[in-house]
Amino acid sequence: MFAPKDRQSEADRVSTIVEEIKRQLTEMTVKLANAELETHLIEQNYGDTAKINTVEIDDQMETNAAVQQQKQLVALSVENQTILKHKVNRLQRLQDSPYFGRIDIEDDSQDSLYIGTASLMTDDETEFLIYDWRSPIAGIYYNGTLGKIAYETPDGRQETELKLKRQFTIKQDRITNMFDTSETIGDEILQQVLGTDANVYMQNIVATIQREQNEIIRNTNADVLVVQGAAGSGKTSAILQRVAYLLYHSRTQLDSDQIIMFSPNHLFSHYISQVLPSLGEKNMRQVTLNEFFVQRLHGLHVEDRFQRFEQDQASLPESTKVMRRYLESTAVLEAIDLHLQGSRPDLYFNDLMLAGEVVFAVSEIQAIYQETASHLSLSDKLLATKNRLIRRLQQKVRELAASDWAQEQLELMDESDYQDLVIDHHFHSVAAEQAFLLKQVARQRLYPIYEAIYNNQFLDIERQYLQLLGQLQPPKIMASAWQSRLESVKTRFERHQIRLSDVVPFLYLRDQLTGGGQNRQIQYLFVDEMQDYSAAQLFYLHHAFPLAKMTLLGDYAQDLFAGNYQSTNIIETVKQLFPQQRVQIHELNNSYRSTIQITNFASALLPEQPQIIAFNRPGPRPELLVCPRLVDLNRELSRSCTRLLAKYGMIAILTKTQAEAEQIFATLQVDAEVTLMTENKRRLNHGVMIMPIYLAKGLEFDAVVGYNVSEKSFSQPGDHQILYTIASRAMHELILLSLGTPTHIVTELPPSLYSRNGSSVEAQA
Ligand SMILES: Nc1ncnc2c1ncn2[C@@H]1O[C@H](COP(=O)(O)OP(=O)(O)OP(=O)(O)O)[C@@H](O)[C@H]1O
Repeated sequence: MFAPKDRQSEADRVSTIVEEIKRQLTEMTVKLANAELETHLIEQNYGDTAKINTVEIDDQMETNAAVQQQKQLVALSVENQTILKHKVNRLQRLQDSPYFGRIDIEDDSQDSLYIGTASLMTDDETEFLIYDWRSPIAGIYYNGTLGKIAYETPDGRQETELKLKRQFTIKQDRITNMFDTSETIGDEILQQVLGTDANVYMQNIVATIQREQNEIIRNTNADVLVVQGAAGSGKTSAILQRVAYLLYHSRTQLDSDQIIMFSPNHLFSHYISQVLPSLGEKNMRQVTLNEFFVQRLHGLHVEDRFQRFEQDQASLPESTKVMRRYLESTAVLEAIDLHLQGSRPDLYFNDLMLAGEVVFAVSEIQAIYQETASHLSLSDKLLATKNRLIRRLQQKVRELAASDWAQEQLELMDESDYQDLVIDHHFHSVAAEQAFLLKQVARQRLYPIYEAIYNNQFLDIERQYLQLLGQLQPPKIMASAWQSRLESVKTRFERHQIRLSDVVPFLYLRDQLTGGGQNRQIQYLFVDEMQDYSAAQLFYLHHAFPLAKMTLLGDYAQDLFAGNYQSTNIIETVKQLFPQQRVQIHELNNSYRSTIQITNFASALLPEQPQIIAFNRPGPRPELLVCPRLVDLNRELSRSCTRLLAKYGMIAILTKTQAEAEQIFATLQVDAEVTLMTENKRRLNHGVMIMPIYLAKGLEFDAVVGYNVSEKSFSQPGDHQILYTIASRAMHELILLSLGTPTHIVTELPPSLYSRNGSSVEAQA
């Protein structure tokens, strides 16, 4: 309990700080408006200058110089505007809720430091009124227990005494909640935060980061940081705050464009899209694995994980499982390295064609390749071939520029195309301008060939891959089975298709041959739901972003895609994958998303009982509703949804497959907005959302209805994980419907964990 004078002095401080924020905000807003006006005036002036486009060469040169100067002015003015905008945004964010924590430390004197989502200084910049949660000293708020403590600063380790740690909830300049705590961030505020309703956007957790999450957020020395965490343990939250932390600490060397996150699906990308902006940071790049492969395999239709999962539900023969295990392991990548290091493979080339005509024939490319120095490595020989082709192409450009065709094109050129070509150029004579334009015309015509050479399309990589497969002798696979798979890869190539399990070996072979495929700009790579990646895929990501530090997070218990054909210990896999790197492993066992009843039920669904500690937030027991006929099931589904909608804003019906989701969408009758989620939908909605579980990865809803958990649908080895993932999406309530006999995975659970058809299972027993 707080003495009234304590409460009053905290309330007074909030008022004073909010007043100061408002004052600074008014000042900055005026400055920003002035800066915007200035940019507008310069731009207007720039437009006028650019319009003075004359035929006289001297005038034209003068115009160009003026244009350059104006451009620089615009750039400077825009930069100033950006800085001011940033400040205004920061103050706006602080205005509503200036801070959430206070620590009192004592060195020579006693200091009270207040922690918020951004820092605030006095006008003369001599004193911090609020410390950014990412500053070194703020680390104490998350880590320190009362008493002597140490914290890291840029100048080394500092020691101090922590006398007080206080938490606040401040809404619109009023303290609505205030607690003192002696250890890590106490339960009271967390209880409050976790009890709220689901949102279409994930929220930041900076006010209540837990100690073990803080270690992940502030880790700067691991090359590969692996986070294994139970469903709802805050893995995604921790890494998003980690991105904000990294951006803050490497402000001058790291830009959000140098961070890439592999996310499980588009809904998820949208769901997390507001966390970084709410902390004043720009979002990192986001990509799904499928998008990444599609970008790299231009022209081939790539089988995606979702399609494959759907097909696996219908049939997954043993021979397919064995092939996948091999093609998705690093053994296949090692075999490629050996294949390229040993006696050199024959190389196959493609004609380079333009509008139906051969520009470079296979024979010519072959001859160039043969002429390259024999001591060079394969990739260097190909690079030399590529350079030679580009030189020959330049000669072809010159020839084309001198042709009648180019002359004709020039005469037909309209004014705007002409302007596009000459802008930013000045010529000493009309003849020089003419020569320049002819060359541009020829260059544009042959540009597709340049691109094809640049992208190594002269190499017939598909044939190369088939040749590789033909030479591999994978263990535990019969030669005849391997041969027929090779045939099916060939048929797919003819239809411009590639199976998911072939993608990584195919890309890796191409990269190793051409020496390409590596992006050295990216400094940090994040993979969410790492358990859905094969060892070969993770290895390939490291190969594709060789300078990036990796953060891999996931939960082996939520392995949806591979659970039916292999069980791997993802942590061991990662350790073996990156023996040269500093790999650090963190486990998160406290689960925050769901009520204690849902978390305990979900954990019990797993065959190997994991160590999951439920957050103590009570709610109703999960309910199993068994319906004898389909009409009963559908009626029960509508009834359950209606009941849940009376209490909650966002509920989801989760199915195993897309087909089931579509069927429910066609029949569900409720008085609310109902949305069928598909792979291409990008945002969550209020009301009822229907989707297959793989689209709900990483998401959460107030209540979940798991559709048809019958023994018929859930009896395979990987089904434990699917059910666990479904159950753990629910925050407050979980209902499972079954048509006929329910899955043994549920009925074998201790009866105390759920109720069945409205009464407790214990009572029924
Ligand atoms: N320290 C925290 N303070 C407040 N809320 C938290 C905290 N940690 C996690 N949460 C909340 O718990 C829920 C689950 O978090 P998150 O989605 O990050 O977990 P996850 O481990 O990625 O889950 P999953 O693997 O099941 O997708 C979210 O609502 C998140 O806001």
